[in-house]
Amino acid sequence: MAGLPGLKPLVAVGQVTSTPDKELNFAACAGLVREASRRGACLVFLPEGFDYIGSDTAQTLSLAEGLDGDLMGRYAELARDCGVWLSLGGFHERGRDWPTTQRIYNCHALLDAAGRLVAVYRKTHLCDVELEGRVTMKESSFTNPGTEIVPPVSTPAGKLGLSICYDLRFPEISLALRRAGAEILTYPSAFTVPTGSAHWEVLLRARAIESQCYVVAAAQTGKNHERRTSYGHALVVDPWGAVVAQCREGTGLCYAEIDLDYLHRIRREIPVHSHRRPDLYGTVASAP
Ligand SMILES: O=C(O)CNC(=O)[C@H](CS)NC(=O)CCC(=O)C(=O)O
Repeated sequence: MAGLPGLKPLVAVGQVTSTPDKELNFAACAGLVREASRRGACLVFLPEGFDYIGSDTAQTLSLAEGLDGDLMGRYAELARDCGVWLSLGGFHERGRDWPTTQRIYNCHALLDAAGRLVAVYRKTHLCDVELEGRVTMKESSFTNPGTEIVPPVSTPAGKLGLSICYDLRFPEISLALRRAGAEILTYPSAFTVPTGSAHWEVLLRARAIESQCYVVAAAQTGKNHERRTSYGHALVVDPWGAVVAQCREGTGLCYAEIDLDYLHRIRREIPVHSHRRPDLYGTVASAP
C-alpha cells in the first residue's frame, strides 16, 4: 500500500515467544508476517531471537546458521510471497570466521519485498551484565562484536536505521544513524523482566525524542525456556515521544502509520539537530 497518495505507510511490529524449537518459531513468525501483510503492512519487524532462544550456550551455538542457510532462504521466500519487507533482528549468524572463532554474530538482516538481503548489521554493543542473584548475561562469551554501523536504508516506510536490543542503551549509535539520515530507528529486542520494567519504555522514548525519529521495537515476551523470561511490551514511539502502538500481553502484532510530514514538522519546530555542538563534546577533560 506504500506510496499511494494520501495513504501513510503502515508498519507491523511482532511480539513472540521463541523457544529452542526453530520449526515452531518459524511457523509462529510466518503466521504473524502473513497476518500483517493481509492488513496492508509494508514492513514487518520481528524481535531478537526470532529464529530461536537456546537454553544454553552450547545449544545456541549449535543451532546457528549462515545468512546463506535454509532459514534465511525461507524468510526470503516468505517476504516475496507476502510482498512485504522484513526486519529480522537478532538472527544467530555463523559468519565466515565461525571455523576459527567458534563464535556467532548477533545479526540484523533486512529483506526487501522481493526477498533480497538489502542490509546486514551485526550488534556492536554486547550485553555483558550481571544483576546479583537475578540476571546473568555474557553475550561476548559466544558472540563476536560487529565492527560497523550501517547507513540507514530507504524502505517504503522511510529511511531505516538498524540496531539491536542492548544497543538501545547507547545514544551515540542512534545519533550517528540520525546524522546519517535515519527517519525510523529499530531495536529488535529480548529484554529481561527486571531491566525491561525499569528501562525499556523510557529508553525507547528518549531515543525517539532526542533523534526525532520513529522508534520501532519488536520484542520477545514470556517464557522462552526453563530459565528465561522476556519482558515483551513491543511498541512504536513517534518522533514527539508518544507511544502510538503497543502489543497486548502474549504473542501478536501492533501496527503504526509512519507520518513523515509530522516528523519533518517536529524537526523544523525544534531544530535540535542544527543546535548540536560537536565542536565541544570531545573537549571535556576526563577526571584525573
Ligand atoms: O542470546 C540470545 O539468544 C539472544 N540475545 C539476547 O537475548 C541478548 C544478549 S544475551 N539480550 C540482551 O541484549 C538483553 C538486553 C537487556 O535486557 C538490557 O539491556 O537490559
